[in-house]
Amino acid sequence: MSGAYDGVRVLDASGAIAGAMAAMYLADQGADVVRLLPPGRGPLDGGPGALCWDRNKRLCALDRAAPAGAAQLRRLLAAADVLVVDDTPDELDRDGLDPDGVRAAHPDLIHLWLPLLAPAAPWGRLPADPLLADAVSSASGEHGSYDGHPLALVTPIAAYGQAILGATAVAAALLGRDGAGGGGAGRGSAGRGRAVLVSGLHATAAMQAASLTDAEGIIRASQPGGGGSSPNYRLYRCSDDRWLYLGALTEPLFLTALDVLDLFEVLTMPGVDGSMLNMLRPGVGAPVVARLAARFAERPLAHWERLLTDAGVPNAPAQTRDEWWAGEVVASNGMRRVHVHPELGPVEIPGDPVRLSRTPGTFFHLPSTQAFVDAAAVWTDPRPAAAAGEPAGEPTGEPAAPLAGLRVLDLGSFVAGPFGSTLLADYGAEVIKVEGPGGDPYRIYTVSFLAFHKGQADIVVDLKTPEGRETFHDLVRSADVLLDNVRPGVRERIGTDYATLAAINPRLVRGTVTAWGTGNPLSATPAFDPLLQARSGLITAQGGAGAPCQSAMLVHDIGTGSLVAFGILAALYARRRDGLGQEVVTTMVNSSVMMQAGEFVHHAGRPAPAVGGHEYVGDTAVHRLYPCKEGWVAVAATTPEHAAALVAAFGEGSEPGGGPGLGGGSEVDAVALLRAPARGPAAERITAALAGLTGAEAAGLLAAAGVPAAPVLDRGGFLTDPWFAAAGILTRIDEPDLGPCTVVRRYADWSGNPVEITAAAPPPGADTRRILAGLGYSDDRIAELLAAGAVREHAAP
Ligand SMILES: CC(C)(COP(=O)(O)OP(=O)(O)OC[C@H]1O[C@@H](n2cnc3c(N)ncnc32)[C@H](O)[C@@H]1OP(=O)(O)O)[C@@H](O)C(=O)NCCC(=O)NCCSC(=O)C(=O)O
Repeated sequence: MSGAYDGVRVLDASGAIAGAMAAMYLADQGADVVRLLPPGRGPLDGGPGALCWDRNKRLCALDRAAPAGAAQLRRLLAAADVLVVDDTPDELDRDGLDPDGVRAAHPDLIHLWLPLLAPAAPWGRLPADPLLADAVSSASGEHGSYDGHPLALVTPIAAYGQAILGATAVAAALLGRDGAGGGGAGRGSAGRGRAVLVSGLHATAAMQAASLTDAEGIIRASQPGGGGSSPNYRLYRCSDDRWLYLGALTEPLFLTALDVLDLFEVLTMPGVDGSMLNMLRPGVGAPVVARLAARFAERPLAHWERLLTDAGVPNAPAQTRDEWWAGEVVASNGMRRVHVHPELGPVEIPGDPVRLSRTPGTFFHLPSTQAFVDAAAVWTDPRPAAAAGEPAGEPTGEPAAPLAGLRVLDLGSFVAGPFGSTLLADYGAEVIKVEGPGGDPYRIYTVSFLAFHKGQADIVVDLKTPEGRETFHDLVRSADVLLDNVRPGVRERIGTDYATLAAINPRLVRGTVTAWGTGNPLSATPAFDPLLQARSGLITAQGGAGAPCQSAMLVHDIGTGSLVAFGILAALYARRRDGLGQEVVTTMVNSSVMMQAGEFVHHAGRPAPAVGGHEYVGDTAVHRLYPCKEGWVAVAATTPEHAAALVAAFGEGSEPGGGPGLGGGSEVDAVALLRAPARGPAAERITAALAGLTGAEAAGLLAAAGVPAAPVLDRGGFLTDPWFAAAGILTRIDEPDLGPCTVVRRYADWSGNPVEITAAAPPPGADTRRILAGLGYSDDRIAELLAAGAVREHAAP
């Protein structure tokens, strides 16, 4: 068995990054992926990143608009297990690839649709331009710049996030269709094909799930700022002008950092009152930041890096992408692969980010002219028994949730592991959070904790006691999956390493997340998301020649959690064949490479990836963010028609905003505008023309004139935007302590029976008794375990 998805056929009819990369994840795990390209399009016409996301695929030239091509497409659809598309709704309708139409003709097919913008929103028919998606999703508005205005993102993070979420949803849908492979209670479902929608807005909502969770009275950092939100968790400039990210996310870590900095006195500053969380209150954090900034400015980066690291405080230098790529951490994780391309010579591309111990999926080739095959010759042979294993059963009305019947144990903390369980719960699995007596330290961030644990069950088991461990082993026997993101060494200490667990339950799939992987100097050090942003070059690329700019999105936590969820689902699919589980390993390093996958492709002559500036608003005068009298607007003209429409809207005489117009009327060279710099005379004229409008008015007016445009929403705008409510991106949950909370509803929309999680996050030990009773433990036995402190339960108030 070489790959988990051996024999699974994927038709990749995508046009942009997200679809191609979702299919890549399946190809990496052995799926037979056929990528359709319009005739005349070369394998690398999609840019250097295609070397990564079209690897391990066969390429087919196919003209969907021509009768012969359309007939061939229909034949391929009938032979495929999965179709991946990422076009706009109009384009799908035109080509007969809309979910309803395709599913009606091919009820067993999984239709994965990855539009950048959610089709239900008014901007669903806008072009798939990251500038627009980042604007409406609040990614730009919340990406703090140093003077508080929105930033255009230079890395297509939404598309990368969407790709791995999409792959994960397909992986769940395949299990739902083909059965998850018997063994425990109620495995599999009678599900057949599905239509699954994962938009770029699902991805940005995932990466902002913590900040989009909202409850009355919740305090958030008042000024995001380009360097980070609070004194304990932000960038500081050192005396050698290099930047260091201080990642003291918890109070104990912050106290240690203050010790290193000899700055305990900040705890007595006004409003701090000895509590780190108070520094999030308006006006309280800024003077503390100033004190820490002054201290960091006294010594060079290496000095602080050494002291903080020796004291166990997570920290990282802001590096360039090149430094990260060339360093030993990326290499030791197998993420820098060198291949000889038949046309380009040596190329470097990201490696496999998810490693399955038993089914590694070893096949590897790059997209080149040699990867083309004739569409007529594809899938003409009888269907392989891809779905061998448990029979899918006949459809019985609406299919069950894709992962119904699967039990997942999550021993992780913070976000990078738990987001994997968040996804598995979203797809219908039963998730049990297993906490030690100390509990998950992330619980101090109450709303964020809710975001990643809603609807889960909770048991407290002390794995450092013999009875606790014995009880835990019984729990492991009942489970399909276990995952965590603890530090290296912890697993062996508490007996949760794969070798120990596999001896107890050979069917178990174990997901293992670490920060830095093994065998490199960082392996033993703790990590949080922004440290990866700093080391990987993400924030240096965004800041350009200016100060580095942190993303407020949990790019790597969500990336890593999604990667491990995908690997787990692939391993469950492989388990259907022989009933055996395996270990799935991924790292935050792997995620940091995949979340800049295209940027990390290297070959001779490749154009340099985009670089921002710490006040970066876009790349041309007609493709950038503009301030309005209230709010901002994203203008995304990329064709001569768009530019001409912009001139018509704002040319001399029209002046809809009451401003001076572009000037020159018909004399304005629309095509030249497409190349006009983002800051210059043309941009100034557009700024003046928009100055009399609000962001929403400007967006409406431009869109009506035929210029792609959207309002730039901030967090508040996103939370209250009626279209997001209509698109079902958010929902409400009643939390016993916090009251009604707004939360991100789910990370994929499904045809048929979607899971609707309405329960809050559990307190520690909320389900201890129920879970143990389910394992067959008597009341007396449970009482003994409680008395011995081997397990704990939540005392009802
Ligand atoms: C996230 C961490 C910094 C958290 O560090 P810690 O709080 O110190 O936890 P550790 O993982 O190191 O270890 C957990 C400790 O709890 C103990 N432990 C755990 N479970 C149990 C049970 N059930 N019973 C008894 N003891 C237990 C375990 O033995 C360890 O103690 P000892 O035996 O005494 O050692 C680290 O786990 C880490 O770097 N993980 C890898 C990277 C990662 O996932 N980072 C979080 C990203 S999320 C993020 O960035 C964000 O939230 O933002």
